[in-house]
Amino acid sequence: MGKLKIAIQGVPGSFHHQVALANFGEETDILPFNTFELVAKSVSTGEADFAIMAIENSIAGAILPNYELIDRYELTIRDEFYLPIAHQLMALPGQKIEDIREVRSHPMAILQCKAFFAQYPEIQLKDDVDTAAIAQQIAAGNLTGVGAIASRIAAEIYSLEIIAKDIQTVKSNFTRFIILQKAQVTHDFTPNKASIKVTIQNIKGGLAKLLTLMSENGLDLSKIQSIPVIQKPWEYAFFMDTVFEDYDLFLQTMKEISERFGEVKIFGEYQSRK
Ligand SMILES: O=C(O)C(=O)C[C@]1(C(=O)O)C=C[C@@H](O)C=C1
Repeated sequence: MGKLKIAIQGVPGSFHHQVALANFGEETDILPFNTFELVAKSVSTGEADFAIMAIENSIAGAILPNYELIDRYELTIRDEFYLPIAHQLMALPGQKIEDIREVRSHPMAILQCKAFFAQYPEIQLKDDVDTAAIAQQIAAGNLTGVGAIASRIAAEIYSLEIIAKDIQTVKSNFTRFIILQKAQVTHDFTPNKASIKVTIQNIKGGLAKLLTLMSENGLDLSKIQSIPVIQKPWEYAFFMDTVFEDYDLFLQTMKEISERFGEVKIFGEYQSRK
């Protein structure tokens, strides 16, 4: 059997790459992509066996477009992974913070460091594809005056110097990643967490009643996010993550929700890693 192919957004040294190594070890083929859309597509076409996708961060919040990608490409969530995230400001060796005119990084990384850069209004912040890719570009192009926000590992790989450490707004910062595959997962364990989408018919008090049913059946809601139903302006579907002890009761509740409230799509049943 050949090596597993793991799709990630980013290059070596990116946070996605770190999650790929932690989950699947060193003996895989990493397929790097510039966008989450291409990551999702690669799993749906079978080019990659699995994908790693950031879904939410404890400072910056949800990456909403990624929910839509999982839905549209019909992907299955097989697992989750929480990575502690520490951001470093890095540049060519010898550069000082006064020399930096522009800092580039992944938009989620920039959002996590807003408070730090509020002290340096003269530094321009620019969204780019990936944290580590910028570190790579600075090194390859010998770019002065440009900084990257990326991990300590990226600074080591691309031989950059860290000029400000741990610049995320709060020290304790986590990104939750999900591991995706195309086919349904057959598990050899009993799941205690699920990610679902419910498209609720617009009935009065519908969401309140649905949440009450979940709570009465022991389904603890760990996340809820509304996303627009694009075919029907101003109607919303709800993405929810729920944690439970009784798997059979979870399945029964899903059936009841689909009968009483609207369509239910289960994106994945897995084990909570929190
Ligand atoms: O740019 C990277 O290194 C990534 O892996 C992307 C990403 C993200 O998409 O949120 C991953 C973790 C951090 O929250 C910042 C950026």
